[in-house]
Amino acid sequence: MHWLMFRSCSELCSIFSKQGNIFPSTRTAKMATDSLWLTAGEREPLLMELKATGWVEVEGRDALYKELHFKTFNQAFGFMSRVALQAEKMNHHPEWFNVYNKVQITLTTHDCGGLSKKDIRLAKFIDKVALTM
Ligand SMILES: C[C@H](O)[C@H](O)[C@H]1CNC2=NC(N)=NC(=O)C2=N1
Repeated sequence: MHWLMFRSCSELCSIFSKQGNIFPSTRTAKMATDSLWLTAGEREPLLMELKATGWVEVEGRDALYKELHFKTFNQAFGFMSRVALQAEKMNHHPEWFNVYNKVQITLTTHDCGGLSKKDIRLAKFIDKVALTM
């Protein structure tokens, strides 16, 4: 029961990986997400780095959010196309919203109900692409 007290996927995951999975029969299916989990130690410095580039933690949800502004719709859509191709490659898809030159992005990992290494990787990719637009 005590595990309900843990706030994020990464906290739960680091406990599972120390103790071994408490559901042994699901071990194989869970392997894919195990490797994505952020340990409590990894999480803070990575979030600090992303917050410095404009990402914010979403209230009430283990997710990251950023709003990007471009000069034109074409630039915004070009940016989204590049991110979409990368997202498909990573099999990791943003929640996002676009109006004209504005793109709002929320990153979280649905498969584990919180932030994972894939969100960090995609956030860094997004920042890199945005710099080139
Ligand atoms: C079945 C498929 O692999 C999953 O639904 C993938 C697809 N894209 C995803 N995107 C995100 N953001 N989180 C996920 O957990 C996720 N899972």
